[in-house]
Order: sequence, then C-alpha cells, then structure tokens
Amino acid sequence: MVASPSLELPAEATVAERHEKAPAVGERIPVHSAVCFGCADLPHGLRLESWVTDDEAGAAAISSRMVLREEQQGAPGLLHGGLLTAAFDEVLGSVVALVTRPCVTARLETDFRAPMPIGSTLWLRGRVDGRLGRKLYVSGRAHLDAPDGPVVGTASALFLKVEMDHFLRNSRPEDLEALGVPAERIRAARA
Ligand SMILES: CCCCC/C=C\C/C=C\C/C=C\C/C=C\CCCC(=O)SCCNC(=O)CCNC(=O)[C@H](O)C(C)(C)COP(=O)(O)OP(=O)(O)OC[C@H]1O[C@@H](n2cnc3c(N)ncnc32)[C@H](O)[C@@H]1OP(=O)(O)O
Repeated sequence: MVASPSLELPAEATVAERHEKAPAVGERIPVHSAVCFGCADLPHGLRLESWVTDDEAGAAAISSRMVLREEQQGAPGLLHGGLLTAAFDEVLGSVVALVTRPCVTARLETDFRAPMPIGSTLWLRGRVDGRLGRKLYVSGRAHLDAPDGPVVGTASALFLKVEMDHFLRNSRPEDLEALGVPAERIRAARA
C-alpha cells in the first residue's frame, strides 16, 4: 500500500531511537493522562494497554492491546471504523513519545482491511520509521485476536514535534491549572 506523498519516509530521515529516559523493552507504557480517551481506564475510553517492544533496526516500537466492547459498534456486531483510527492515533502517538515529546498528529491515514467483530481483541503494533527535523514518520498494524493474527488494519502517520507553548496556548486554562501549571505561565503564553 502506497502512503500519501506527505507520509512517505524521506531518504534523509534517520532512525528514531528511544529517548534514554523512555521505558525499556518489555516495560508497560504508563497512562500519559488520567483523562485520555485512548489509554486511561475510563468507562467510555478505548483502554489501550501498551508495552515497549524490540526492533531489529533499533527504532522505537510498541505493542498494544484493546478489547472491542458492545458500545463501540458501527455496523451491528462490528467495530466502528473511526475507533480503529483513534486506536492508531493513540498507539502511534505513544510510540512517538518514546523518542521525543510533546508531539501532535499532523496526518493519519488508516486502511481498513477486514471487519473487526465486537468481543474480539485487537493487537496493535506501532513503529517510528524515521525522523527528519520536527517530523516523525510512523506506521502501525492491527492484528485480530493474537499478536500475529490476521491483519485487519494498517496506518501511516506524520507527527510533528511542538513546544509546550502549543498546550499552554490551546488547552483550556482550567485543565492546565489542574495539572499544576501556574496561571501566570498560562497568561504569559497567551499574551
Ligand atoms: C503543560 C501541558 C502538558 C500537556 C501534555 C503534553 C504532552 C503529552 C505527553 C505525551 C503524550 C503521549 C502520548 C500521546 C498519545 C496519543 C495522543 C494522540 C495524539 C493527538 O491526539 S494530537 C491531537 C490532534 N492533532 C492536533 O490537534 C494538531 C493540530 N494541528 C496543529 O496544531 C498544527 O497544524 C501542527 C502543529 C500539526 C503543525 O503546525 P506548525 O505551524 O507547527 O507547522 P507547519 O505548518 O509550519 O508545518 C511544518 C512542516 O510539517 C508539514 N505539515 C504540517 N501539517 C501537515 C499535514 N497535516 N500533512 C502533511 N504535512 C504537514 C508542513 O508542510 C511543513 O513541512 P516543511 O517544513 O517540509 O515545509
């Protein structure tokens, strides 16, 4: 499958290794925010669980697991397609965060290859294929019911490194203050 031109890995891109402070191979990736739709243990969330995995080329890679629930249906008995894309956003965002942070999704393309029955488990993989300046090129695969089960979806994405100011300027002030960010710092970023 050929990705859109802006998602193609440039020849000058370099291998994106895990940051020295990132979790090691085999370790669970901690929930990055208690309110995250993707990884937090919320009644309405995807509840993805992720682990750091090994990669032949030394690139950052993860494996994730998601159980498909009744309330996630699109067609009867099948996962809503947008939720596979949301799952890839979480998985690919989490693998990028092993390299550098904070980053945001700029472009995300999903290929739906087979239906995903409710009650089954998705095993997703994400890998940072390369980095060029602020741009991180990532790809992912979703397998049904086993880490090496049939491939039901694939994804390619571009993430961009941003400064903390991105959140200081755009997140709701009350949410930032709840994280302990001083009101003065928020005001200064927005001045
Ligand atoms: C104190 C508060 C702390 C808050 C917590 C912080 C961090 C959290 C930590 C860890 C997170 C861990 C895990 C996360 C897991 C899952 C989260 C899921 C991820 C998300 O849920 S995240 C939300 C959705 N996401 C957005 O909300 C982004 C909205 N958007 C923007 O904010 C801007 O759009 C931005 C910043 C993307 C770019 O803006 P910009 O001004 O920085 O960059 P600019 O436009 O100059 O582009 C520079 C070069 O990228 C190329 N480029 C840009 N966009 C492109 C596109 N779409 N397609 C192809 N190429 C593109 C240009 O063509 C140019 O390329 P070139 O340099 O070659 O010309």
